[in-house]
Amino acid sequence: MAGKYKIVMVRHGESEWNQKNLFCGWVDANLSEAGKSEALAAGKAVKEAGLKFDVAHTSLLTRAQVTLNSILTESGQTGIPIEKTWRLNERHYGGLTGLNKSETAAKYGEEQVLIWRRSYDVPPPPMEPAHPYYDAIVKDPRYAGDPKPEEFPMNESLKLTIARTLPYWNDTIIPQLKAGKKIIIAAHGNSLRGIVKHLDNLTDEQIMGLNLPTGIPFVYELDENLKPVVSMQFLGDEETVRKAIESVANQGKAK
Ligand SMILES: O=C(O)[C@H](O)COP(=O)(O)O
Repeated sequence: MAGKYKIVMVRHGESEWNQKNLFCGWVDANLSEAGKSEALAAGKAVKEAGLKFDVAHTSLLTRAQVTLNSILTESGQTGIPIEKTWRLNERHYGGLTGLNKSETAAKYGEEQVLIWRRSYDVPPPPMEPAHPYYDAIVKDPRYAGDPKPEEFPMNESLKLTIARTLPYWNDTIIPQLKAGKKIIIAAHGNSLRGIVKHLDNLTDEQIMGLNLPTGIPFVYELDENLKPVVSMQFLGDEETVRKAIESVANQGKAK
């Protein structure tokens, strides 16, 4: 049964920091060459699926915006409005930002890294002012005025990420869906995990098992009560999606 509302979501293509297996969060990494190819393939998949949009939403981070632009260009719909918000940014990885995930697993154990990456309410250690990326993030002009100083994250659990993403989902995206707008969201692994947890009503334990692949769009169809009738339908073959998800999960393994 088709849903009343359809929405497309996509995690950005592989970033240069994904490629180096570094905790990235709010650092504004670019797409790697592989990530650029993923973004083009995502656009082709959107075009082949005949998916058209009235409006797009993305984060303030380059990797998501470039992915979105590729998708809209490849699918011949560059003229639609694009709304950008920090509320769709990746989870802030705090003091882990810049560390290699495998090396961190070797140092603190894979279980601890899994908790930091995938648990619901355990945040990474905070980013302190002496952190090499503190000023680049906190003083970035794109954040001038929003988030408010008291909202500006120094580290985020998934719970904290959801707490700043859901208001945007409920107050901006849902009203547009209800007004009949066809929407695409290009964002990040954890801001999207938060939306998925909300939509599919996943438990704190279930969400630990969810990894989202880079650059493969997925579709939700919602009924009139915004309950999914189609959940996370990827625009890609099952084996490709499985392998992509597995590689994200494996980033947290000690080499
Ligand atoms: O911010 C990052 O490091 C990645 O984009 C997401 O990281 P994760 O898959 O380790 O949560």
